[in-house]
Amino acid sequence: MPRFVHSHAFALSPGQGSVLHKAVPVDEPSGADASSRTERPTRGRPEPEGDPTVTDVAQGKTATFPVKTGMPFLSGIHLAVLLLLLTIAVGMYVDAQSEQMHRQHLKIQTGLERMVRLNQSLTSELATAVIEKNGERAASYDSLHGQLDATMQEVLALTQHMALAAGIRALHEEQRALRVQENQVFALMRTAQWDRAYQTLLGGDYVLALKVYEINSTTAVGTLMLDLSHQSQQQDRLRQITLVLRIVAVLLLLWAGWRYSKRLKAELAEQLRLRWQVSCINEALEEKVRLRTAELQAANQQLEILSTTDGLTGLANRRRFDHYWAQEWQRALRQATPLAVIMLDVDHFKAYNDHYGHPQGDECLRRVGAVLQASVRRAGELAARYGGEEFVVVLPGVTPQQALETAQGILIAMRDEKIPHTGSPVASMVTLSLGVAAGIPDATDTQEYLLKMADEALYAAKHKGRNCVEKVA
Ligand SMILES: Nc1nc2c(ncn2[C@@H]2O[C@H](COP(=O)(O)OP(=O)(O)OP(=O)(O)O)[C@@H](O)[C@H]2O)c(=O)[nH]1
Repeated sequence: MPRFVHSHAFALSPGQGSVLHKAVPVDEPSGADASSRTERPTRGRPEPEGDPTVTDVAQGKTATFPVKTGMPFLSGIHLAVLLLLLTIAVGMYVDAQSEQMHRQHLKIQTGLERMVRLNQSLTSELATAVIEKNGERAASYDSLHGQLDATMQEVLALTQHMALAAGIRALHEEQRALRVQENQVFALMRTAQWDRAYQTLLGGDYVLALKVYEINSTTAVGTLMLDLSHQSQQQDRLRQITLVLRIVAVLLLLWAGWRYSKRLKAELAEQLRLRWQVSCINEALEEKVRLRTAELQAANQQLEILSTTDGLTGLANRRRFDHYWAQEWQRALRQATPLAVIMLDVDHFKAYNDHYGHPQGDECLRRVGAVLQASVRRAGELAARYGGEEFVVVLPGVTPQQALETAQGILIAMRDEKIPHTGSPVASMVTLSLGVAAGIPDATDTQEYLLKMADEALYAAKHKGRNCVEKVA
């Protein structure tokens, strides 16, 4: 069965902010198959970019997950920003051009109007002089003429690259023609030919040329206005285009922002899902560990019981007795309290085995164990199998008399069991011999001292004829 990483705890690699896909098997058989499985992207998903990983903490293995790191909306943002910058630049350029154009048109218009005014002043001054026959009335003619010429040059320079330039040059020519006639009038005035001067100035040619000049000036202003409106229209169109592009850029930005927030939300949801998954896995793992720990503790306890229990009788075994005895001895020594021990042995047990067989002998030992177990009722008392058919009973805190009574109680309880023992020369039933030793441990004694005494008492009981209790004072 393949095992998946989401059945264990995960550790996300640092810097992993992208979407992680489904878990992939990580502990399947090693080799090309396993490695290819960890590297293969999840079906239906795009190829992974980057190399974010998920670590299986329980197994210490790492699996690579397909991750979406491409950001198509970024190009949208770039495009939008580029478009915005472009439209801003174009807008600024158009505004600057428009302002410059208006300024230029204003200058040209002012120049043209000034030309008409100056020309009218010139004619009026000359006409006044001729009508009044007073040449001095045309004193400012030269100055006005100089101003008119300068204004004409200025307008010519301003309209140099415009369609209007031809019209202005034509005006200039007309103005020159007028000057020629005016100069003739001046010459007539100097020789006091006032009538001829009058005829030249107010006769048909000059007046007509003057009228044409004025009409052409007005037409030039009209053309200028037309040109201005034409250019304004072009700039307005450009402005409209930039406005549309700006709207497009803003819409693009909004779209990219929407995509970005959608992506962020998806990533957040994915991260939350992964965290939730990881926490579930951790919980499951912890639960598993808790269960395993409890099982282990139970097994250890069982092991402890088994290692300290005699398998045949269910009493404490020799190992447990040795440990317990050392402990009780030390406690009695420390607290100067009495401690007693009974050593007992089944009488003629070899004969029992020989007569009833070994399995029956085992059963007999089991019943002896049950008798002993029933005899130790107070806290701290312990019955143990000492070895073979020999048993021992530890009685902490009892007087020698109480220990003796307990031993006699065991003797009677065993007799009451009435286990037949036809091969025994002592009685027709199974009997015990018991040796009791009791006292308050002395620091000069070893912990084997009381045991040795009890063993001696047991020997004495055997020697005395068995089926009895002997004690050491
Ligand atoms: N069935 C059985 N017999 C055991 C076990 N352990 C020791 N024995 C037997 O117990 C017998 C002890 O015999 P002996 O030491 O001669 O002592 P006894 O026959 O009881 O004689 P006394 O102790 O002098 O009364 C031996 O035959 C052992 O084989 C056991 O676990 N099961």
